Amino acid sequence: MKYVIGIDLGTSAVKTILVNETGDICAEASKSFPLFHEKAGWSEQNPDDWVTGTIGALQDMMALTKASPEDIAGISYSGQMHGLVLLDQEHQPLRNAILWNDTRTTKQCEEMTAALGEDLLRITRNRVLEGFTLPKIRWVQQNEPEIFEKASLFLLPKDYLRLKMTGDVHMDYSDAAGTLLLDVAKKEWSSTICEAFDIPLSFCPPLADSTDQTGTLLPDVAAKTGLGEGTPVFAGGADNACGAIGAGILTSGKTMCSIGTSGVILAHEEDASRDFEGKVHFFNHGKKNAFYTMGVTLSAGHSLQWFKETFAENESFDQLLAEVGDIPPGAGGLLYTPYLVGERTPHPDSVIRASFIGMDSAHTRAHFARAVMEGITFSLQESINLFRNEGKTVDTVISIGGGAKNDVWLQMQADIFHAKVVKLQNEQGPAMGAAMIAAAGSGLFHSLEECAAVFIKEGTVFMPNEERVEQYKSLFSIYQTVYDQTKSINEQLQPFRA
Ligand SMILES: Nc1ncnc2c1ncn2[C@@H]1O[C@H](COP(=O)(O)OP(=O)(O)O)[C@@H](O)[C@H]1O
Ligand SMILES: O=C(CO)[C@@H](O)[C@H](O)COP(=O)(O)O
Repeated sequence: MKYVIGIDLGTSAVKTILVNETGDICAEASKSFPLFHEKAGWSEQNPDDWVTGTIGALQDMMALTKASPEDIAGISYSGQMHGLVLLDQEHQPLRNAILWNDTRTTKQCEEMTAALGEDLLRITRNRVLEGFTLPKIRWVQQNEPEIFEKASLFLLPKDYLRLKMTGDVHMDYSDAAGTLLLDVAKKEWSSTICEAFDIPLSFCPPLADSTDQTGTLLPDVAAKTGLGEGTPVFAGGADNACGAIGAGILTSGKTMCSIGTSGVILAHEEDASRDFEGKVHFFNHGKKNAFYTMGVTLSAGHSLQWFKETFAENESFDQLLAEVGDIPPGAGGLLYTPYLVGERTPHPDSVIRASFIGMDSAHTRAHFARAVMEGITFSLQESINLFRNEGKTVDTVISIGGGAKNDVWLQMQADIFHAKVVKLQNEQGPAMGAAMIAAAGSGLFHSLEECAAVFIKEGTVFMPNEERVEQYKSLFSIYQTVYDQTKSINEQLQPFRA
């Protein structure tokens, strides 16, 4: 029996899975790492925490299996997108990584839009947003010039992890698309953008397709993890591209909903020239020469995580959510907007913050928990609305990520999205996508599609309940008014933030 390993470098943790050639998960392990929020809107991680965590998770996982290291055909990666890892000439990090959910770069985004605006949108197919990598590079250029002077290369999170495991420097197209430096349709670094922002082309790593082999496991990493020296390693992809592969979004038709730290609604796109005018993101897929489009809620799972940490620190998610299914749609008139760190789709706004509207003395903690889940799902419905308005059919949604562990939430998704929601037999979408990249890259399968036919196993299906669909339509219209009505209040509150 042959096996592959998928590594998903998430924001809250790294997850590793060992998958056999029939797509069964034979062992898994996970290690979490801290997030640093030194100032309001800042979000950083120590890149070496990712490496230590991954080696620890691989050690734990290999201790759980009798699979022999020689039978592991390949390893690949899925990674949190956009995070800036700045390296010196010896490939050592010069500072903490600045992550996708860090919103310190509003000034840089405004300057960049004024300087290149429509050209940037035409080349990168995306609007300039705080979360993307290029504004973070500009921020370091302007605010930490002594650090930038020493920088010779930038990488994204999973590419740094792969570098430390193989010694090889590469970035795959699906992750490179989220930097704002890639000409997405031409699949090359944009010299126009590099020149406009004083970035030498040598600062950008060599590019690869997700299924390309990019080195082998270094001897010391093999020794520490119990894996074989020389195990082939494949480039991998952005977590949302890998989530899409793991959910079988390899042709148009189905839509993916991912609730991890962020929340994503994603659809496949064959046509490189399809123009969404920057209203949703448009990126290269992990499947060769394909694309996907997606809307992003910055604080999806993060909202529920924050709520749990603040009000139910010592309880599990299952304990916290035990009673939410008993509360009817609308959480007794309580509405939540999930703007804890600002928002991306459909309101690109780093200043807006979250709200609970309609608190009543009859409300219990369970009403608040339900309101948080509904608010996150309403925010994702905004992206589904955008897709439907662009002519895309959204009738079947494959739901993945930590949020897909809760059946009440999956039924809520079916009712709010007014679509059939399908749960997979495991919710490890991005890690499974990474394992599938290793399986296709190593030749266990001829293509990702062939691998998907064997690896992807659908589980429970949640059908929309027409009565609740109607209730949620009314509630969603009310939800949509909250952004405009709280925008100016949040602008006035901004100076008081820590
Ligand atoms: N049992 C559960 N029920 C509902 N939601 C959950 C559960 N477990 C985790 N989650 C949600 O999933 C999120 C983590 O999802 P995950 O896909 O692991 O994130 P990431 O890839 O960003 O690290 C948590 O923040 C939480 O909101
Ligand atoms: O910024 C984005 C997508 O543009 C995020 O989706 C990150 O890629 C983080 O993903 P999770 O940790 O939530 O999986």
